[in-house]
Amino acid sequence: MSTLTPSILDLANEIQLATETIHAYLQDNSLLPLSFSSDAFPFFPGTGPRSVDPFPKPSGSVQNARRDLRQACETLLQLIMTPADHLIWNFACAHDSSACLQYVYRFRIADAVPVLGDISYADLAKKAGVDQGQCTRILRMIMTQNYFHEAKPGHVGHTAGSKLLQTLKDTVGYVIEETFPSASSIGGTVKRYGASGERNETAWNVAHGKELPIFEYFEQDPIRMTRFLGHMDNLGSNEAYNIEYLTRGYDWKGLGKGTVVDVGGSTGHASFAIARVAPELDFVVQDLKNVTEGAKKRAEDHKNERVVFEVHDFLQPQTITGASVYLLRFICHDYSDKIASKILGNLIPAMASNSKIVIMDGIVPGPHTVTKFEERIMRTMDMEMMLNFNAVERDLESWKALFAKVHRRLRLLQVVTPPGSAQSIMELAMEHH
Ligand SMILES: C[S@@+](CC[C@H](N)C(=O)[O-])C[C@H]1O[C@@H](n2cnc3c(N)ncnc32)[C@H](O)[C@@H]1O
Repeated sequence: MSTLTPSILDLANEIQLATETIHAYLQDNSLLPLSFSSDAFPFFPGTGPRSVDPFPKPSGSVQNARRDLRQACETLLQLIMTPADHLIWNFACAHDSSACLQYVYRFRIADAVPVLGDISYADLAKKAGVDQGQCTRILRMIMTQNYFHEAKPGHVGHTAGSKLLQTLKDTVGYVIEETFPSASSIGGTVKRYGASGERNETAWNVAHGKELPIFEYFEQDPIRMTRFLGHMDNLGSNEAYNIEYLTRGYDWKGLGKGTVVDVGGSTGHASFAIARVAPELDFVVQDLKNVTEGAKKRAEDHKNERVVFEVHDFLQPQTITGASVYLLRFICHDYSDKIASKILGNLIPAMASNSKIVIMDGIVPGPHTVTKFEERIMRTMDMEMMLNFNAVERDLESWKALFAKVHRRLRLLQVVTPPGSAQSIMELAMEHH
């Protein structure tokens, strides 16, 4: 049970103990200190994407210390700020950071700052084609959160965080150019449409003045679609949404020979990752036409003959029958129950007696079962779903209610939530008499 009056001394002690655990872990493993420096590793050692993280995975106790430390620091900070200051400066004015981020993204400021060394505000403004005074003010604002730093008076250099604005450009761009306008339209959208579950009555539709649902619109706008695909790839490298939770959290190898249909599989990054751990499986990645064409081009770099791409609209009946698994990662959460049940229902006639549906999506935890910090990651995703898709992150009861709507013989066989993962794996099959 959470208390509304935590002891600041208890919090400080918790912070001290957890910090010692993390410090000992870094020292014992001869790891560099955590740092904002531009050459610092931007992930906690051992938790970044495999391709860039050579460090051993931290133990459960180190990860628990990190989790508790984040929560305790946040709670202590908020108490010390007082409700009055926190409301005004942190909560009500959160959009100011988003405004700065939009400026930095749109005018490619992170690209114009050298990776090594620094640049004067005057040269930076010239290079980016922006006003020097405005650029300086905006950068000085986000420097208060350790994005960029003033290396010497009047000169800007990167920090580890601002360098990520380049590597995670698609994620920043998607959030700041698609969702940030949607967020500011929620009031008007609800006035106009109420709590609509329709795909084209979202805050995104209102903010961007579009008639089509977001994915159908992206099909016609290759630049915005490519950015979205890049965002999904990036998310697979994020600590809470790492694709490894999918490859390790389900016995893919145990399926032996068979086909996995990756429904709405985008660039196929989930299929490629599973293919590495399950050598006997073949994969068909299905998506909309232009996404599929883009995905095929991207896949040329890491060709794998066992992964093929196919155009398929998941709002239509599934055409591949008898697959071992129909995988839906990050799909059902994009839709209201009315549409998600149609997508799942389209799979049922294609399933053989041993076919499974594997859904990987968030399951919103019950109150007080995880830290507020962890819960907020899922609720941030829930807001994203509400604003751009009129969709929802479900708790377990809501998932069960959705499955019951799809077919009376559809059974949830198991739910696995790998430690650290913001998503769970749900395995379903049809019960046969
Ligand atoms: C949130 S992304 C998830 C992608 C991927 N499964 C993953 O885990 O990264 C949703 C995907 O569904 C695709 N999609 C949207 N509407 C679709 C439809 N009607 N038929 C097939 N795919 C669709 C989108 O193009 C996008 O690639």
